[in-house]
Amino acid sequence: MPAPINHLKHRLATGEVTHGIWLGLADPYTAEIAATAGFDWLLIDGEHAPNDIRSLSAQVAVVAASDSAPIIRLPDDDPAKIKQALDIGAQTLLIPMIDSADQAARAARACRYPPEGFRGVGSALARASRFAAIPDYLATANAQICLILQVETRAGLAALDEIVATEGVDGVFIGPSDLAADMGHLGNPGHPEVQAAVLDAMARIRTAGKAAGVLTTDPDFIEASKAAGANFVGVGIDVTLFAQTLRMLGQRYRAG
Ligand SMILES: O=C(O)C(=O)C[C@H](O)[C@@H](O)CO
Repeated sequence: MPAPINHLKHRLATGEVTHGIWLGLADPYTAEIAATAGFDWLLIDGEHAPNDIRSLSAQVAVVAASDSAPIIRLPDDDPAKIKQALDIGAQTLLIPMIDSADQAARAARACRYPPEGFRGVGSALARASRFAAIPDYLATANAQICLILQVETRAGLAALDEIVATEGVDGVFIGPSDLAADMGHLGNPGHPEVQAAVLDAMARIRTAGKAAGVLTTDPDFIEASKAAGANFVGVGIDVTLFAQTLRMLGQRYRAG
């Protein structure tokens, strides 16, 4: 019995366009609600949301039980955090702030057991192997790992072709907010210079045969990104959807 098949990995590899949302509410109950919405994937944010390994684990479990694929975004490329995320059962990771091919290669190796990489072996304790109920997990896990790296600086864009070509990297996501900040347009990911850089990167990533990702809530830029090649498309964030809807309702019925 092998490691679970990572259908999202294989769908992205074919170039299929997939859509998902960011989960920042850091709770399995709201993650379970999001998992009823029918997205291809749900990204559990360990970078900007108040998640820890236990909350990540609980959210991975509820999303994995749905038709949406769970993804964990880690706060950085620390191999120890990669190991923990994989051990709790994530098979698709998003890792932020990748600026070089060396960094990309290290992250790719941190996701795989030897000899392809240096992921620590603890599957006997791990949800990933269903607590050793999957006897062939160690031998089959590497093939089901999907690693998507975030490029979100000018330095990263300068190294994009080498990062994309790195063995073990399944896709590259361009972070519009951080890229805008690095380009001198802090708080303005919709700036024409930023959007042009994102669209150019989408085309370059797809031309290289890898998944190309972006997150934007602008419907026009969603379509422009897909036209440029994006196939890992974040279209919303649970926190902002929740907050904006409540504020709109509150505004409508506020006393006085
Ligand atoms: O830089 C970006 O844009 C991203 O990486 C996505 C943000 O982190 C996300 O939290 C929305 O602001």
